[in-house]
Amino acid sequence: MKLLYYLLKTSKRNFVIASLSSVVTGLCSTLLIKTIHETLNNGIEDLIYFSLKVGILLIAYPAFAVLSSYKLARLTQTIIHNLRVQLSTKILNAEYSAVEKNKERLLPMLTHDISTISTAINRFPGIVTGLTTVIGLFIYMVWLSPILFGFTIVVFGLTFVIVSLMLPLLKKYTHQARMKWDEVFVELEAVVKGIKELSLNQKLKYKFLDDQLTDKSHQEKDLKVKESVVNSLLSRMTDVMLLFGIVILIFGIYTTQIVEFELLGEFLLISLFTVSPLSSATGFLGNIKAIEVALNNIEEMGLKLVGTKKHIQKLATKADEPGLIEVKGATYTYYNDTEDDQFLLGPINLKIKPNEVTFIVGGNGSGKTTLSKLLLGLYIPQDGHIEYNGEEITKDNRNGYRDQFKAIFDDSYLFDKLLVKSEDLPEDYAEKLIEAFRIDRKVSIKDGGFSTTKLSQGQTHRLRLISAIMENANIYLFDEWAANQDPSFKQIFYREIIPDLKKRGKTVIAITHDELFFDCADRVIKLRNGNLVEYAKAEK
Ligand SMILES: Nc1ncnc2c1ncn2[C@@H]1O[C@H](COP(=O)(O)OP(=O)(O)OP(=O)(O)O)[C@@H](O)[C@H]1O
Repeated sequence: MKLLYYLLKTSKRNFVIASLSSVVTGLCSTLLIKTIHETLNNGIEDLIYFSLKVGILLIAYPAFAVLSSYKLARLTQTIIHNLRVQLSTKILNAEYSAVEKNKERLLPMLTHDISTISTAINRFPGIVTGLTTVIGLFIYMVWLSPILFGFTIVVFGLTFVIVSLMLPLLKKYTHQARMKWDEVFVELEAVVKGIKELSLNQKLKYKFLDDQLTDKSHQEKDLKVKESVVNSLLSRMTDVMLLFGIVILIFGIYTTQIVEFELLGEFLLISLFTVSPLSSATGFLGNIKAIEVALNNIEEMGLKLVGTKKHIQKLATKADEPGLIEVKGATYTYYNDTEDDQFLLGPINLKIKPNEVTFIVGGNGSGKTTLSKLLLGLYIPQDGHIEYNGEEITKDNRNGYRDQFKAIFDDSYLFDKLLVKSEDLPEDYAEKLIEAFRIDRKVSIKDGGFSTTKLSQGQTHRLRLISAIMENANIYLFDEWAANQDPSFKQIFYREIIPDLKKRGKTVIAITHDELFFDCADRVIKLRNGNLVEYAKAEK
């Protein structure tokens, strides 16, 4: 049903044209079969009429078949395209903390589930054409013998009931195999991401391969085999039931003489043409179950596919210069598996004034990054709230609030294009920064982006900073930006970049352990076990 809904929603016009041309294709093939069948029985009475009729049918059949396939292919490929774009939009619009929690499930979903849906939808045009042929043949079969057709329908009805009874089993295996795939995917990712560690230690490598990857992959394989067996049982059920029906029919007619044997022969010949499309359609039910599992998986993550809208939120207050951030009694808890494992940040009460440079310090695990994500609006306070220039941040303006920031974490993604270049910076500003950070022999500005992003970790991090500065923002947040940089680059960061941002009217928030440079801040705030413990003014 969902598939039909997507087909109609995507393009009613294409769907109607495709369906009509499928019906005409089915009619043409039925007429062809009927004509051949009649000619075999009665010979050719009028050669010109016969040639004309067969000629037209032979042209119309492929023409309408191609038209139907073309329209359905356009439709199905549009659905697949929409699915990809809608899903990505949904992920980007979804609640950040929810997406962060399910991060490892996102990639398998974007690849595996979309590919499952694509494979299934790609079979759809063939199924539609096949089924319309069957409808045409059914009409012809009713005309040949209503009694025999009634019997055929009973046989198909029985097949349908048996198939329906088997569908839950298929869905169970499809679902279990899909869930197992998530686990296999995590291990496959570990092969790529952990290649250094695994290559350096043979014991670890073979333990990982045997206990982790092979074990999970075996389980997934077994579930996939079960799924395939049930699936092929479904497909073969139609053939088996039809053959079974033929035996019963021959036996029944032999004993009752309800219709002539000659008519039975004709009828069976025609009904044989329905076996292949019906068996494909039954097999397609398996694909529909796979689509259902894939869509449920997507929706389970809170990413329902309908109603994706691009909507730009704005703050009600003036947003062309930094505003006052006020955190009022905000808390955030990570609800991990065990209670001991939970971490509570806050309640935090904090003011960050416009154009101020604030350093956040504290020990490892004290909650600095969590507080940053709260300040950025990525995490929503579970208690309390944040105000920006007195305007409370809610779901209706949160994206507008987030637009005020540019943030760099150690795992920030570096886009190779400067997406929104600031207009108030001189043309050669980026080049100057590239030179100052000594990556000018590697990178240059090209076509509004960087010529390359294939750099060392330290170089990449410096390029992230350049990119953030070039893309204008009111507030900059740096999470331990200077942690792994050479002293000379630390010096540039603290003594040149931060003062320059301040001079340009920006607000700067930096998480840091570099006590040597605390004098660069207007104030330093300290976190311990998720609470602000010190509100010290930095010494100048
Ligand atoms: N995504 C998460 N899910 C669950 N718990 C988390 C998550 N991120 C952080 N934590 C936990 O929250 C606590 C605070 O982490 P946070 O990263 O905010 O600390 P931090 O002060 O930035 O630490 P560091 O200096 O080591 O970067 C830690 O105990 C950490 O284990």
